[in-house]
Amino acid sequence: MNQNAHIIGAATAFGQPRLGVDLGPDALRYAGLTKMLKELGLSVTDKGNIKGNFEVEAERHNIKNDDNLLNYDAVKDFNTILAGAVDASVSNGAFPLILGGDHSLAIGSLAGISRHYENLGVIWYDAHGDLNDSRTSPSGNIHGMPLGISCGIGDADLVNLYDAGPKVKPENIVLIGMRDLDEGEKQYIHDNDILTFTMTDVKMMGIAEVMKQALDHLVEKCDGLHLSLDVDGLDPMETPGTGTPVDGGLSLSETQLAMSILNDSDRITSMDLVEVNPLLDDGNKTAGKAVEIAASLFGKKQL
Ligand SMILES: NC(=[NH2+])NCCC[C@H](N)C(=O)O
Ligand SMILES: [Mn+2]
Ligand SMILES: [Mn+2]
Repeated sequence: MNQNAHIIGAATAFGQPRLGVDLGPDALRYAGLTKMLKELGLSVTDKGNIKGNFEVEAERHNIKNDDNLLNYDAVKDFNTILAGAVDASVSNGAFPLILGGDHSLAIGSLAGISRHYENLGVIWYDAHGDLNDSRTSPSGNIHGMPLGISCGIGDADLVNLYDAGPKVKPENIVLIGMRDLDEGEKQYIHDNDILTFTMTDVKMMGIAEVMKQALDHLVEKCDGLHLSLDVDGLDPMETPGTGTPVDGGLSLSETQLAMSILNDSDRITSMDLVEVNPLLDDGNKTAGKAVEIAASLFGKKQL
């Protein structure tokens, strides 16, 4: 794997109604992210945080547009800036490690990364598919839409953000850990034949077999592989500090195994680590687990 990491703090909470997830990047830093990556031998550059002006943010937070999209203008502006930063890191030969922030940041991270690949593969490790648009969304929260937007569904300005057109093809996506899909998302998965491993699949097959099949699906056809990891993919007993927890999730040890299989593949080229909200957490425990997850991805071994 690329040993030159750029940490990009995406300090946004615009994709959902609860403040605090914008503090996620700093919570991950305080939990020792950089030190851990350096101990693994990586060269790490922390590019600092991209964030909204707080006054503007407080004022703009929780405004819905005519399409029922929450903080629409703020999400668009934020992701345009983020896409530029991520694009620059990839251009400089680095592995962008984007720290969230809520998952709406994947609109910008995928826009910035996809410029560099013909067939970007995406592993979406999450309780949720994040495949809604304004019609199928139960909430209007854009953090439930970034993967759909990246595939070209929903609001045209968000779909065409940074570069015109979709950034990811449905056949290059694998969903892992799914257990809270809305009806419209289920329909989209069926219609587009997206390779999906629900939690039931994970429990039936084991996470090692799931990861093997996920990689088999992607490695030949994809020239880059992005991992978008939402900490609510894990069980809330492991990662309580997150805004939309769903019971019955992956354990830390399953996730460490999944990450070490990805490390062995030597194919991951970028990562989002999202939805850590220290204001909902129990003593920064969730950020600590997230750092362990990143450690396994970057090659930390138990022996
Ligand atoms: N990135 C997340 N945590 N997404 C949660 C989305 C929840 C729900 N499906 C919605 O669209 O509102
Ligand atoms: Mn989620
Ligand atoms: Mn998510």
